[in-house]
Amino acid sequence: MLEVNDLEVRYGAIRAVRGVSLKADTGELVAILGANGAGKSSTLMCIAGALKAAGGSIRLDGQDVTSANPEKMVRAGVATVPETRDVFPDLTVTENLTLGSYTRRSDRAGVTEDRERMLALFPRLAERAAQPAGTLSGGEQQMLVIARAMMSRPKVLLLDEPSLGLAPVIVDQIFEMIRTLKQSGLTIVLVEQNARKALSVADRAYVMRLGKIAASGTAAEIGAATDLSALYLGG
Ligand SMILES: Nc1ncnc2c1ncn2[C@@H]1O[C@H](COP(=O)(O)OP(=O)(O)OP(=O)(O)O)[C@@H](O)[C@H]1O
Repeated sequence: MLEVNDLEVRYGAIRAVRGVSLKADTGELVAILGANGAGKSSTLMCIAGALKAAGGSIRLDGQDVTSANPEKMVRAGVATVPETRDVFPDLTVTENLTLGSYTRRSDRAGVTEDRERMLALFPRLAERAAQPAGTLSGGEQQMLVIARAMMSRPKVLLLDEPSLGLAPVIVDQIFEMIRTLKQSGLTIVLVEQNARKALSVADRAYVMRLGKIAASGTAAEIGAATDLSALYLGG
C-alpha cells in the first residue's frame, strides 16, 4: 500500500532523514520508533506531502506520489494527524468532523453517514458532539483529530505521537481507538516515542536513529531485541 525508498529530508545543511526505506501493507499497522530528533516526524511529514523530499521515492498503491502536496495526498487516500493536535476551538465536535471531509463536499449523504459512524464508534465524542472543541480535554482533542482525519475516508492513516503529553489512562484510550480503526482494515503508520505502547498495537516496527533505520522487524522481534528504554534516552 505504502512504499518509501531511500528517502532523504534536509533542513538546510541538516540531513534529518538519511536514506530511509519502509513499507506498510494493506491493513498493517507499522510503528516508527526512536528517540527525540531521530527523524521520525520528518519522515512522516514528508510522506504526508508537508515536507519536500530531497531524494528517494514514495509510492502509494503503486503510484508515485513523491512530490505530491498535502491536499493531493489526502485526495490520494492518505490522512495525517500531526503532533500539534489542532482542533478548530470555537467550532463544535460535529463541525470539526465535517471539516475533515473537505475533499468530499459533493458527497453530503456520505459525509453525514461517516460522521454518524465516527460518533457511534467513539461515544466519548458523541457525548460532546455539540461542545466547542476548544473545551475538550487533551485526550478528547486527540480523539477528535483522529476521527476528523478519518472523515476523508483514507486508505492510509499517518499518526504522529498521539500519546504525547497525555496521562497513561488517556493514552490507553487513544490506543484502544487506534486498535478499533485497525480492525476496519485501515493501513496505519504510527510514529511514537512510547515504544512499548506502540508495539502493543503494531504488526511491524522500524527503529530510527540519527536519521536512519537502525532496526526493523515484527513488533515481537523489535520488542525482544531492542533496549526500549534507550529509545527514550537517545541511545
Ligand atoms: N524545521 C526544522 N528546521 C531545522 N531542523 C529541523 C527542523 N525540524 C526538525 N529538524 C531537525 O531534524 C532532525 C529530526 O527531527 P524530527 O522532528 O524529524 O525527529 P523526531 O524523531 O520526530 O523527534 P521528536 O520526537 O522530537 O519530534 C532533528 O535533528 C531536528 O532538530
